[in-house]
Amino acid sequence: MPTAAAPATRASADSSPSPAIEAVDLTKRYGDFTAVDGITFSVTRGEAFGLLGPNGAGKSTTMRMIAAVAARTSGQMNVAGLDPEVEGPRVRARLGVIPQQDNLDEELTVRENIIMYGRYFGLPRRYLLAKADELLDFAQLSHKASARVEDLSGGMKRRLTIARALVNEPEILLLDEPTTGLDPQARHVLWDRLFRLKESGTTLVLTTHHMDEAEQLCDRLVVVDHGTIMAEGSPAGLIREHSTREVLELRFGMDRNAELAEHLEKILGDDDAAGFSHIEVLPDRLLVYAGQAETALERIHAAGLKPMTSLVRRSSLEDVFLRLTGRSLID
Ligand SMILES: Nc1ncnc2c1ncn2[C@@H]1O[C@H](COP(=O)(O)OP(=O)(O)OP(=O)(O)O)[C@@H](O)[C@H]1O
Repeated sequence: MPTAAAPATRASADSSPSPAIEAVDLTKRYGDFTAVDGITFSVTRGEAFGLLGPNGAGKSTTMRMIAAVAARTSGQMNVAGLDPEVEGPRVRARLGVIPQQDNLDEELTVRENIIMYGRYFGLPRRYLLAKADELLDFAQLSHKASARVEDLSGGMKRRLTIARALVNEPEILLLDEPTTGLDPQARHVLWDRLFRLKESGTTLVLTTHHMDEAEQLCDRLVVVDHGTIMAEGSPAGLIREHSTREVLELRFGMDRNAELAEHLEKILGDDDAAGFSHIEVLPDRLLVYAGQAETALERIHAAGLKPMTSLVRRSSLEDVFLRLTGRSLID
């Protein structure tokens, strides 16, 4: 795989200690409906920051306010030292925006898409010709430079959208659900490119409802639901704080999960060795939260219970979300 260096951004040149983004009590209402309900967060320069939450949580709305394309109803916001509401064009010039849906020009070639986008920023053609080559190399699309966009795979289109968003050397990259809809291999290629950008000092702000994406990419994240922040921390810190080290997934096959959960709580409740915490009842399975899930399984077998299937795994951000909201991230 080519190892093109991340393209230049303005990030590393800026040694200011002020946050990349600061939101205080940020609120957005549509009529009577509150989409973003007084959220407060701060993004440090150079970090990868995530908004993790289910559909409708208010993530895209928050991104639109950061990107100076939606006005806030109340609260304060500062992006790269500027108020997006007052200095929208200056804020937009310092951002790279990757929307949820690719909005590439299907009529143009891959290279022309980058050049045309750069023209919107008033960048000179001579600069753009060289910049497009650099960005195509980074996005692993040099071999597709003259292809039409409609001939690209979904993963390639996503990489082109990111390459295009880098044309103005932004210091902050906003990515709304960057890999939703891509196959696993395409997601990994994209994660690798984003990781390189982060390594080069670009601030990444992304929304996702994929916990694995948040775990892979984010230094820190907020868990959002119904327009509010439920928790904040690093992926590992959130798991430590809100879940056990391990989870035992059990399927018993019949519709007795709630009743079985009570029984299991009695079996495991006083067992220090298993480090039992609690049980979540899902329609198709039980999730037993325990520091030592294998030990918990041994105790369950010893009590004469025989699950149809059992699986021991590490806790994930999905477990954190379930603990905080009682719901799964992907409904
Ligand atoms: N222009 C609008 N007018 C009215 N309601 C809106 C508007 N835009 C968004 N909403 C509502 O605000 C809520 C938050 O939407 P938002 O798109 O920010 O959520 P999200 O977390 O990004 O979810 P998704 O991943 O589905 O985009 C949703 O209930 C949505 O229907």
